[in-house]
Amino acid sequence: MSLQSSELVLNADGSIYHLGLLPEDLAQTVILVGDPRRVARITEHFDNVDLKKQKREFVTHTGYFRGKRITVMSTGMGTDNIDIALTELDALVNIDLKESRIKEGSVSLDIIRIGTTGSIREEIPVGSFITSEWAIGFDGLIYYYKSDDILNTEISEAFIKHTGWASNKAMPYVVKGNEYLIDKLSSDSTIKGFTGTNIGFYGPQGRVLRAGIPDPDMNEKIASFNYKGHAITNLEMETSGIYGLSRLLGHRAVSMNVVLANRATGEFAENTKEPVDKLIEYSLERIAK
Ligand SMILES: O=P(O)(O)O[C@H]1O[C@H](CO)[C@@H](O)[C@H]1O
Ligand SMILES: O=c1cc[nH]c(=O)[nH]1
Repeated sequence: MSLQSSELVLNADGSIYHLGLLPEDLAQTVILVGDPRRVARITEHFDNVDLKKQKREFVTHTGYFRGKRITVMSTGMGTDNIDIALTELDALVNIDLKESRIKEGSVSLDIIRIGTTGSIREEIPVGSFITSEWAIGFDGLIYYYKSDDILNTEISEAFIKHTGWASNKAMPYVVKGNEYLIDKLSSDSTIKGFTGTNIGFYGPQGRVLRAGIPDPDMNEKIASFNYKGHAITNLEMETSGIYGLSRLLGHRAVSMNVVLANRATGEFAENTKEPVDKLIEYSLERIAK
């Protein structure tokens, strides 16, 4: 059965709707970043870049780093964009776009996020690299898919109880990254973390400028949660969606984040370029190994 054109949406040149990419534009190793300008900061390290495309916030470069073909793509901010990015990346390898049919067998991508984050622990300072072993999603995206089999409800139920999580917010979900990629990207220079993914940067991460929030102690409650050694380390806006959809679609994913904010001490990196560049260089080295 072929997919209707309202479901699998293609552009006039046959490329996938939001990413604007054709299957041949994509490598099997994909680096995802939030910030569109970070794409060139990664591919400036490449031996060559043979493809550059942009549609909306999705900037894509594909080229070679030490002989390995890699695609680098920006997702913009938030798991709503991750829904689009992951679904369309998967369609590029697992759906025959010309025939609008799901292919037999499936291709697994290696997906590595290189992002920025806020630590909720004093002992994880600005500049630290966190490899997310687990993610807890406060965004609710995964509940729009059949996802019971990939979620760890034991940890999320303990978290909901510990924090007194309000029932008018999306129910937190817990999902693991890919062990092979976590090991590949981890070293003495990284901390293995449990990353909280929020649906915003301000209120959802407990920041108050002018609008008040109902639970000002939430970050302390999140920081004091420890279930059988599972303690949350940092907050950002994409990892749970990447881990959840990668598991559902059969891809391997790891999320690397450099700490720009320390929410426990109230500090923010004076210079954001240097720590991000260091994480880029570190991650490329590990990916190429
Ligand atoms: O630096 P990126 O990859 O965008 O990641 C973090 O930075 C943005 C917020 O400033 C969010 O997207 C968050 O996840
Ligand atoms: O505190 C922070 C820093 C970067 N990105 C986030 O989402 N939060």
